[in-house]
Amino acid sequence: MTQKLRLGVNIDHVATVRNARGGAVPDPVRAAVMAEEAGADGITAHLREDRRHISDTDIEGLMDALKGPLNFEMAATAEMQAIALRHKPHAVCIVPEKREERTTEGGLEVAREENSLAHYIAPLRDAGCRVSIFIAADQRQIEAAHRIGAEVIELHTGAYCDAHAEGRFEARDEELRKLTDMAAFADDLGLEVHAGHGLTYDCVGPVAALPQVIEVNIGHFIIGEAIFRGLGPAIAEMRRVLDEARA
Ligand SMILES: CC(=O)[C@@H](O)[C@H](O)COP(=O)(O)O
Ligand SMILES: NCC(=O)COP(=O)(O)O
Repeated sequence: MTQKLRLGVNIDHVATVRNARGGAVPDPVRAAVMAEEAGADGITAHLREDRRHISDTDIEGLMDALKGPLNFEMAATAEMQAIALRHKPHAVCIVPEKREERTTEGGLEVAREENSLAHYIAPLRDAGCRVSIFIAADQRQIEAAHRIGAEVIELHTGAYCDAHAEGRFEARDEELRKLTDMAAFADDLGLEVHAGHGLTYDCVGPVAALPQVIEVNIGHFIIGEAIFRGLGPAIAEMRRVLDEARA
């Protein structure tokens, strides 16, 4: 039987709205607690180096308020490692970050940085965090993630979602083929496979149907949809779509 798919809700863009005006509202910690109550299996938050959305105080608030796991996304810097080691979240997901990008553009370059990343993640693993690598559907990078001792990979679904949204269906199907092959490849290596970035009700189905994917992390779309439906109903509908794809 296919394992139930976990839904991680990313609350970064509640903070984006708050930061548009400064001040304290809307509060991403409140959104995270509501998301848990609405059935999220975990909460994801990305503390960017430039603090454009989530803040250090948000991470403290999440660690205090959450009943379930926090997946803490961060770049592989000394500053972020120290923050992760202070809070010891359930999971740390290492993501590539460029100051000038609008959103996370690709997967982490692991193959070229294998030695330094192996040393970087060792203390995080020793502290009890599950280490995940946000990665493109690329065999070379997945092999490198396995060699450095990561337990989890999260496949970047952005190119697949963009091609779907733009009606480039051949390109979308090619991206889905890569995700399908690489989810199976990573699973064979013993890596836990997650997926995320840009997923919507419209395009999540084929990714959710991949039996090796055991968690999806979805943020921007759910927070946007919450404007129209409310956060709880937006999450409940995502849960319904995931369950239908998995059935
Ligand atoms: C790594 C990832 O996919 C998310 O954390 C996403 O990056 C958050 O949103 P921004 O990329 O807009 O900061
Ligand atoms: N790691 C992906 C994530 O947390 C959510 O990405 P998005 O749905 O906000 O694009």
